[in-house]
Amino acid sequence: MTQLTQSATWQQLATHTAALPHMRELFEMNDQRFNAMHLKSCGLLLDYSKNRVNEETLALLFKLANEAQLTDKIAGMFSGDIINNTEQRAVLHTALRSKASQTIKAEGQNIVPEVQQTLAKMAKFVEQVQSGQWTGYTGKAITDIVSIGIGGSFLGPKIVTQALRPYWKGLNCHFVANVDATSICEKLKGLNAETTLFVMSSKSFGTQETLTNTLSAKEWFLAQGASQQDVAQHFVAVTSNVAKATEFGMDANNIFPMWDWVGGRYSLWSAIGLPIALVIGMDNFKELLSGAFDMDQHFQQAPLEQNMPVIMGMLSVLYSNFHGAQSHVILTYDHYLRGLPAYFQQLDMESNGKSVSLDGTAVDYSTGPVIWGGEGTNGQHAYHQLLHQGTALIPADFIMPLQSHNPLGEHHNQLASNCFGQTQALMQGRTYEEALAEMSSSKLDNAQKQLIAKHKVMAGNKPSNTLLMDKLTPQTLGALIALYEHRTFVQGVIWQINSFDQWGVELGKVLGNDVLDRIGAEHDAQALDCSSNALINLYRQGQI
Ligand SMILES: O=P(O)(O)OC[C@H]1O[C@](O)(CO)[C@@H](O)[C@@H]1O
Repeated sequence: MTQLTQSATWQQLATHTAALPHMRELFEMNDQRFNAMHLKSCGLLLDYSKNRVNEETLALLFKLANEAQLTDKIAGMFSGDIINNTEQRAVLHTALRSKASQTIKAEGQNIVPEVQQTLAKMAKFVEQVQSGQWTGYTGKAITDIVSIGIGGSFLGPKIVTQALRPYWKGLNCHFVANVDATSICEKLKGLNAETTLFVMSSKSFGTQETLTNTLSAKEWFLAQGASQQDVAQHFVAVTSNVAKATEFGMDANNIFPMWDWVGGRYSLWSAIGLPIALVIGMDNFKELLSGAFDMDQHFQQAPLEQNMPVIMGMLSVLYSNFHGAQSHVILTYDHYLRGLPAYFQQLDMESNGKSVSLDGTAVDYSTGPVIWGGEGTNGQHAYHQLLHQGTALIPADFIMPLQSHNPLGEHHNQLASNCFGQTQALMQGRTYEEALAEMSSSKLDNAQKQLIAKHKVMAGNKPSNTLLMDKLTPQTLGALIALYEHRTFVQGVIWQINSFDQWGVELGKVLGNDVLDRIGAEHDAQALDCSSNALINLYRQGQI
């Protein structure tokens, strides 16, 4: 047993949670439960009353947080401590949305000036492109942006531009990530090379998919009639590896810097967000940063008991470690936010999918859950059955703006009623007696009614958070994403893991490159396991 699971607080939580009444009772016992268990901050309202907690549970969770020195750890991250211990790096994505007047040091050097310089470079470029001052090789204004990148160099820009569609200023945006040629071929169909700008984003400038896609984009561009000297007007790069980018042929003036103290999955606030700024404009991009800054301030200043990321992070620890929950579902009741679950999936799973603690000791407790989800109300016709009546406990986050960008008749009333109805059904469930009573007018005989009633029982006591905002804007979206970044951080602190490296993705890349060599070899593969040999050789044959 590790020190954490042996701790008195951990043991108290285990005993306490097992004895807690059903949420139905908790609500019946206290009609002020919502008033006691909701928070407003940074344009967001968090209703966490539909959770398996009472005041004692929360007190024990905050005790666990204090024993993990959470407040000091928060301060340490913001002040540039080397908390990514395996890569010996600070974790300072928060500096990307800091104010110009701030001083934030990474390895003894104030990084705020270069952050501001990069924002200024972005703003100038965005203005040139949006105004038509920056033209393609035939003198035409740019109409389409093609962003090439993967992982943290792709998903943030993709999801944010999708979420902020009402704020687009005129440019179209397309995202190429997968090395599957279908991705780039489909995206380039119908584009005009004369008016297309490629933004190649790669922190390392060494990711196979991104390099291959960029080469193919360049070949496409030249095949459309452009020449080599026209490349500079149509290709810009975002990277921390400027040498490799210039070696690749990128014009040094068209390279936007990134830094080692920004993790890929935390990087949309940097020049990785250039596609966002090109599409929604720099003012709106700065609103996005401002929303995240507000959440940073809240996270650093609010007492744990009034701290939104802390409460959400500790509730997730509660379900992972004291209720055996292996996954967590994110349900966005807003079509513009349909991609957000995938973004939070990458953010959380690449951060907390770890099984050794900071000092390399194997953990004896669960860490990062599987994060998944989708848009409401679609999920109600897909996987909510399992949420309501399955054997797995899956805590849920419901996210919904109160006002739609597209008010139309009864639509938003119905969307909201579904959202709130689902959280209510998950919490209260349906008893056998209620199910039987609902069939009182049915023509079925009693035996049938009793059988169906058993199948209609819903255990309830299924926890959910509800996050509301007045409207989905760059500011509220920035605050929402920063909220989940810090929620992820809180869990990592409790689990004593490094949330900021990703060694688990290295082996697949190495073995993949070895397979690539064997696919191109003179002879069939024999040296690997018989399954891998067979798969490679079937591929070489091109038929099963
Ligand atoms: O920005 P790069 O260096 O191309 O890396 C792309 C992605 O690959 C990873 O390194 C591994 O998935 C991510 O952390 C990163 O966001």
